[in-house]
Amino acid sequence: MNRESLKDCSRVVIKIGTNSIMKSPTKVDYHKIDRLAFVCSTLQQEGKEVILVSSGAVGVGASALKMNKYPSSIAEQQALASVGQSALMNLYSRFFQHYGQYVGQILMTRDIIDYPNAYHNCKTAINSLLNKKIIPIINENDAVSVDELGHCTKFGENDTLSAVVTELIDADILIIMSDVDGLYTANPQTDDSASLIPFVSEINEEILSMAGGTGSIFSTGGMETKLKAAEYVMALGKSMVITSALNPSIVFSILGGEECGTLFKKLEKQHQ
Ligand SMILES: Nc1ncnc2c1ncn2[C@@H]1O[C@H](COP(=O)(O)OP(=O)(O)O)[C@@H](O)[C@H]1O
Ligand SMILES: N[C@@H](CCC(=O)OP(=O)(O)O)C(=O)O
Repeated sequence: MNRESLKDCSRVVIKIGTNSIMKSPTKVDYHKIDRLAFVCSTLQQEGKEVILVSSGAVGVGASALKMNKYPSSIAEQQALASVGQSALMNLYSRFFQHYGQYVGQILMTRDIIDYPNAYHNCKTAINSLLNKKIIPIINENDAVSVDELGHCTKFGENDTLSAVVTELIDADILIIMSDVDGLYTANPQTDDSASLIPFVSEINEEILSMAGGTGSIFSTGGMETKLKAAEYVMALGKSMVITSALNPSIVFSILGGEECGTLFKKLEKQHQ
């Protein structure tokens, strides 16, 4: 599948998962965060608009509080995420400043989708940052987003949140960076015979059946939520790529039209 059109993407949402922010359940991957800050700053300074959706609040919180398993109570989870989000943003601010780039924090709850004023306000906040050449760093507001009866405030994972953000600000592409090279025919962590799929033009039952569980105790998405995110953005006529976060510079190759990871893009009518 020719990827030349990806060179024209000017507004880019990049989502990075917990497994990529953390080296282990208790160790933050500082080098990865630094590389990501370099890549996003370089793209922004080259004239693209970059929005970063970053998981890791719970993982970084667990590291800060020296916990190696996810607490069971909601109150504990909220405290963990609150400490972790603050520590995560502190890390991002410092690493981005190395590259002369300011960042802003946007914490979202799912109910912004249900309230047009909240949806519009969130959109204007993000666009206001972009107009000032500031990179928005977005996460779910885990400390307060707890689902109550009749009031859905929780996204629960950032794959869906990043797809909603892609629509919210009419981005051209969503790049989901994970601890795998892309979508495989089965979970590569449990099936050595699984092979990478370079291009998907439709999310169907066969594709969905390839998704297994998550890759870490603090992740909440997994491949299934990534495929649902792909379905969401493809329906909007946009592109999505799942790629490895091992070397964040891969984003330059993706936006240069090179075949990296798995590209999800609906085929144009004439090509069908
Ligand atoms: N078909 C598949 N292809 C690739 N990865 C898969 C597949 N099925 C399940 N997985 C799992 O999904 C994980 C990535 O999702 P997740 O654990 O939520 O990571 P992240 O923190 O990046 O969101 C991989 O580590 C892998 O174990
Ligand atoms: N808001 C949560 C997001 C959890 C989440 O979606 O994790 P992942 O599946 O690793 O992207 C956090 O920051 O821990």
